[in-house]
Amino acid sequence: MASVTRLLHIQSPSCTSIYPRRSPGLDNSQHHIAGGVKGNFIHMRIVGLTGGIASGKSTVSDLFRSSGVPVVDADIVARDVVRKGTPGLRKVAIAFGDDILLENGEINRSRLGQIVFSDPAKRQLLNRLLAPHISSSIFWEIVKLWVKGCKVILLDIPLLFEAKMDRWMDPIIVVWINPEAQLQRLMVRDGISEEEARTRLIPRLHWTGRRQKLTLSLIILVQLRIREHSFRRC
Ligand SMILES: CC(C)(COP(=O)(O)OP(=O)(O)OC[C@H]1O[C@@H](n2cnc3c(N)ncnc32)[C@H](O)[C@@H]1O)[C@@H](O)C(=O)NCCC(=O)NCCS
Ligand SMILES: Nc1ncnc2c1ncn2[C@@H]1O[C@H](COP(=O)(O)OP(=O)(O)OP(=O)(O)O)[C@@H](O)[C@H]1O
Repeated sequence: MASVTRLLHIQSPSCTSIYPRRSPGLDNSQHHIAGGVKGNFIHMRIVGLTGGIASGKSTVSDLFRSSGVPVVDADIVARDVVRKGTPGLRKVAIAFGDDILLENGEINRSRLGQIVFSDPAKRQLLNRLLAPHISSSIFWEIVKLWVKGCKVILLDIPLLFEAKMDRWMDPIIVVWINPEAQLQRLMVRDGISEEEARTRLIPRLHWTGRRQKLTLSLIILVQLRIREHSFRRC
């Protein structure tokens, strides 16, 4: 999997501290030239990964992870901001009622999913309530990785364009599959009916209008790797 990082022109995806290390024979200015705070900051690349539900984003992010690239997963962040006792969960419970809570006070994801995936207005409401929490958590995750001195990270975020985060990322990888295959994968993975799966195939901002933002070589690479992955699974 070194090919992913090689294609991105990344020499070493691993993280090293940005704080200058004391070593004999180098004064502070030399530490900076040798890769101190400024150099690491400038060279941190954020690769964006997006695509529809069950398109295969996690499969692609695993390829990066296995190359040593740290991954920030927006779905995990989105779960953290509605944990029991968080301001995010309080806002959602006020807006959607206690019906979306389990008996133990945690969020009933499947119930909330049924509500928002079948009603665009409610989905927008949920997005509006959670977006500030999700964005700020993602920001702090990125800062933590920057402090560690990471040269490249991957941000896996389904609503990348909707959240207007594309301007911070280069390159951007869109994972795309044929909608019928996507439907099948979703039904099998989540064990849901075709009717329910269809409600989750939400029309998204049109990728092709943003083609200039995408890196063709990476899309091809990802398709090839996914195909290779499929062969390995057979
Ligand atoms: C509605 C919720 C409770 C359903 O939870 P569930 O565990 O069933 O699904 P999960 O969170 O794993 O999401 C699965 C996939 O659904 C799609 N999806 C999730 N939320 C949205 C949304 N608001 N709009 C469009 N697609 C979405 C994404 O492709 C995501 O990868 C949950 O998705 C949620 O809280 N969504 C709102 C937060 C959000 O915007 N998440 C996306 C991260 S940017
Ligand atoms: N190349 C492939 N061939 C066959 N099945 C695949 C392939 N890639 C992924 N899958 C399967 O498709 C399903 C969806 O993939 P995955 O979970 O990676 O999608 P995702 O985009 O991360 O989903 P979500 O949007 O829900 O987070 C999974 O069951 C996965 O095992």
